[in-house]
Amino acid sequence: MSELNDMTGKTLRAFAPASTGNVSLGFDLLGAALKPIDGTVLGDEVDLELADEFSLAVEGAFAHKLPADPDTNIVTRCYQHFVKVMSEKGVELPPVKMTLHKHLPIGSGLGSSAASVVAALHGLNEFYGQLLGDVPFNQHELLLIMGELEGQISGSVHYDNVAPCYLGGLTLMAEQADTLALQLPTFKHWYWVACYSGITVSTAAARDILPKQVSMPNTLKFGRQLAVFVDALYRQDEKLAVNMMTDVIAEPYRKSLLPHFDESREFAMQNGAMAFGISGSGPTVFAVCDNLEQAQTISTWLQENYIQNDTGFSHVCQLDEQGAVAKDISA
Ligand SMILES: Nc1ncnc2c1ncn2[C@@H]1O[C@H](COP(=O)(O)OP(=O)(O)O)[C@@H](O)[C@H]1O
Ligand SMILES: N[C@@H](CCOP(=O)(O)O)C(=O)O
Repeated sequence: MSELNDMTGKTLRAFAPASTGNVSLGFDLLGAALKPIDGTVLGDEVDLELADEFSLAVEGAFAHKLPADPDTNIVTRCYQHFVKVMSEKGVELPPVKMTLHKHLPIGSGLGSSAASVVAALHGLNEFYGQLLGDVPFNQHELLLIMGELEGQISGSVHYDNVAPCYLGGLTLMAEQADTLALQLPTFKHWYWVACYSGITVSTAAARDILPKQVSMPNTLKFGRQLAVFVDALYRQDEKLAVNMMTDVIAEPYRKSLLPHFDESREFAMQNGAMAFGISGSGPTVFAVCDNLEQAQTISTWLQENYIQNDTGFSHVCQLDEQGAVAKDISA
């Protein structure tokens, strides 16, 4: 231990933002990190400090919605996985006390489990990186681990939440051995209204209701939309890009789980939205606008008409270009 840097009394806080998976046209392949324009913290935070033994405390608005046993929390599994892989490499890491600030609702379509996974693993990598003098895992290696851990919870390995959450911006999954995700150009003036209705939709259940096969016409439309959308982003052709933002894979089946979805789309599209869809597996919905006033009108309407209970919320967001961050918060 003598060659380790002294981390006694240091506390590191990692933040990982909310994310929207699929973006309608890219089921499991496209995702974006979101950040409310009013400064609201929309994401999970994980604090880390050295301790005699590992422990996890859970705080925050949605802490009570998680199972009480910390061993079932994905953050504990992240820690166990991280130290196991390091141990296999011959590096025994000293334990940490972790505190999860659970700000994101569970089963919301805002990448809640992904945000916990990303904040935990990014935090562990940065914390032990400071202790060891260099981060144990590079960005690619860490993203691979994030996908694996997120897959344990959602029923399948999909990177469309963990990749944007970790890297920031709008990401397209390449899933190649050396390139997992690509960061795409964006329209900087777009506003993304994100409204969580307050009900819970389990990602695994929302995946189970999808048909196992996709028809030939829908397969062709899906491929065309994704290819043309990416081209439109590179050429900054906004009209063409928004025309591609429809969902032929999941929305037709999943919208039955979302009360008031059709009326919400109708209101949004009649009031300036360029696109409207389900965020991830729902129940959060999103609307894309190029005008702040219209985005605020849609956000207010959704707040009054889409939200089902007092845990719901609506935010006007822009893309979070930064992704996960970590900072020293030692007293
Ligand atoms: N830190 C965590 N954050 C979110 N969910 C967690 C966490 N730890 C364990 N879980 C469990 O993982 C599951 C996440 O469900 P899922 O529908 O995938 O949520 P989301 O789509 O919001 O990520 C829930 O059963 C929840 O209890
Ligand atoms: N591509 C996934 C995205 C799930 O996102 P979540 O935020 O609902 O976990 C899917 O559509 O199943």
